[in-house]
Amino acid sequence: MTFLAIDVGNTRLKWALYDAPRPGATLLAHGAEFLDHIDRLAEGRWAQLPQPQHMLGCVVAGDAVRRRVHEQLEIWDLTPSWVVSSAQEAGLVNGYDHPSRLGPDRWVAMIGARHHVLARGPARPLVVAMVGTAVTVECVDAQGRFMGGLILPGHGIMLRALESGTAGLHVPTGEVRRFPTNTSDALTSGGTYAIAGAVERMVQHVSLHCGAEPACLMTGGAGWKMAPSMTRPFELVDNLIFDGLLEIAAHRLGPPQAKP
Ligand SMILES: Nc1ncnc2c1ncn2[C@@H]1O[C@H](COP(=O)(O)OP(=O)(O)O)[C@@H](O)[C@H]1O
Ligand SMILES: CC(C)(COP(=O)(O)O)[C@@H](O)C(=O)NCCC(=O)O
Ligand SMILES: [K+]
Repeated sequence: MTFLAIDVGNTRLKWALYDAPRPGATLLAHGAEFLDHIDRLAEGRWAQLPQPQHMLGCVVAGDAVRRRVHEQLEIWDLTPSWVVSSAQEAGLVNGYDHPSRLGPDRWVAMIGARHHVLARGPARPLVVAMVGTAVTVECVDAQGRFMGGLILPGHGIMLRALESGTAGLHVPTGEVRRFPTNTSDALTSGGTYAIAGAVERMVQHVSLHCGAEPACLMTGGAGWKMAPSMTRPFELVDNLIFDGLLEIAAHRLGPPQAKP
């Protein structure tokens, strides 16, 4: 029972085809496209795939982009299904003031992260940093309750904001340095440490509030750039959103039916 997972962020669409809608399923194919290029998926990479039996996704890029994805999905006999953040799902409780206003990518990544931790040891508090177009930093307590999270600009948005708001900041990407001595390095390091600092603050808040060191997970397209600059070890997980979509699909579909 093949399962197509789709994560549409503000920069790229990521997709993965699995052999079943359950955690631990075998990955059959995957890819990522910038949003400008998604209109060729049906005649490109997706043309070679076997028909998926189920599809579940999350989209934060708006309704116009969602419609463009639906057009590509028309090559298959498939009902597209998109996660809406809810009060609870797959073992997590949503502490947001208005649960449905929480970005579904954040909710799905937390579900993936919680199950990632539970599969490896006892329940403990959790910090999930997702570094994409924007950066989000979530806290889930040991009981599986989403307590709250931060949203801040990602690297690209920070740099574009500085470029457009000043006369003298138009320089190529630099290196991350502790003591930057040129504009490029100063900008790159400033953005990186702004993110690292916000994440560190959340870890401190969680440690104080929960009285236990949280498990720290990082994901998102730019996660690998951040990992070396963190103040403490963060486990870099490629695909927390796909892991979360597999969990949700498995919970919604129930246990596999025995063949008659
Ligand atoms: N190979 C890559 N292609 C595109 N973006 C990349 C790549 N590697 C890192 N990035 C960074 O990741 C960010 C996009 O990450 P992604 O998780 O796709 O974001 P979103 O989910 O918001 O669409 C970009 O801002 C870019 O800085
Ligand atoms: C915070 C986000 C913009 C992150 O988007 P991304 O970086 O993944 O493209 C997205 O999760 C979103 O639009 N959230 C809705 C607001 C909220 O979560 O409170
Ligand atoms: K995302």
